[in-house]
Amino acid sequence: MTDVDRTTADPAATGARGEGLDARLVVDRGSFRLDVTLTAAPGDVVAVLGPNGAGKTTALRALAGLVPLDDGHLRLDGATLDRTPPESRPVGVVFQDYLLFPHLSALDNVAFGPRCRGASKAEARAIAAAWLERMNLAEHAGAKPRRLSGGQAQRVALARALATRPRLLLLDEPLAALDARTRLDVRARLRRHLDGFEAVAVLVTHDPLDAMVLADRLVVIEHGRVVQEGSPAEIARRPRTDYIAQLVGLNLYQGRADGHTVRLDAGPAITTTEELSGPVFVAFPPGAVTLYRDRPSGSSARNLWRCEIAGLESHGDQIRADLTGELPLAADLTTVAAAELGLHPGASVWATVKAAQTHAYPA
Ligand SMILES: Nc1ncnc2c1ncn2[C@@H]1O[C@H](COP(=O)(O)OP(=O)(O)OP(=O)(O)O)[C@@H](O)[C@H]1O
Repeated sequence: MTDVDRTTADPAATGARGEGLDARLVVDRGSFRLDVTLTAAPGDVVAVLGPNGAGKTTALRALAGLVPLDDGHLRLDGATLDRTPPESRPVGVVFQDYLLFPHLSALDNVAFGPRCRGASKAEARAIAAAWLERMNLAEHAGAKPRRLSGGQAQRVALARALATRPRLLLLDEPLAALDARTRLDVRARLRRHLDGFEAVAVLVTHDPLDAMVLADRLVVIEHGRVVQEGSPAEIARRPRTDYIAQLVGLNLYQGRADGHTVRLDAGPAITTTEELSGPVFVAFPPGAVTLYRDRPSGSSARNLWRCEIAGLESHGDQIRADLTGELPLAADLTTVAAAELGLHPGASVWATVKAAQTHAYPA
């Protein structure tokens, strides 16, 4: 399942006069090759999402100019940047651990960017003060980074990147360094700042929630390639790889449709409400699965499979059962239901899914 899903991609691309980002990033690193195309119009927030080792950081570093391109191109607002050194690119970067200068105050950290781009000390400090004000950090202007909370340090890093008025803002796992509680608050604030940002923002993350909340468009990469791109809703609804299906919490299968029946490439058939023909995906959430110890007689479900419990784990206030057998699948049930059914690894069960709870779409 490596075909790029271009049919669902937002045709955002670059603006009418070549504004925005237009890049094909090719980087060779021994046995690993990154080859991804990224386009975005000014105002777009694009999240690059992928598993460990997919090439997200390499892509971000290539955009920043920290890794040279072996092939492809990089244009920003019509200007070719392939050979422009990092410090001369109109690009602002917020690194995962913020990389604030420990010996400088928040104000001087933010003033650093404008100063490097030729502003006088007074000008740079005035610009920095205005950014700190915008970020609600005015009272921390004199504080050194070690006195700032994680969320404050993140905003200083964001202010530092924005103070140079970049045409491309890069964010590397922007919330990874924060604890769960701070994350919620910082994620919401960051979303507001990105909403107000008029140029292109690209963020790299392996957290689907960060990607869905912060970005207008997701580009999913696996093994150095784009495997799917589109709006968060589109991707959540129509995942096209096992990694994405897992990310959005769906069971996903590939097969061939003939009317309401989809014969799976590996396994049984699934009855769906959609009427399709040819290669398709079928997806359904683990919550749509009902488990029985004995073969249900009165059930109206057309989809009935004999399975075995491979594993059980807590999943929020639910139990997630991992099933093997006729159809490998994940099923969610309440703790009470799991206890009543006497589920344990190795137990054999019957699994049903109503056709109405499946979703089939062309592959
Ligand atoms: N400096 C390097 N030299 C050689 N190979 C590298 C180098 N940096 C990264 N790689 C390889 O490139 C591939 C992509 O790595 P990259 O760090 O871009 O992935 P990632 O998606 O950011 O992963 P993670 O989420 O784990 O940070 C990996 O196979 C990695 O081993």
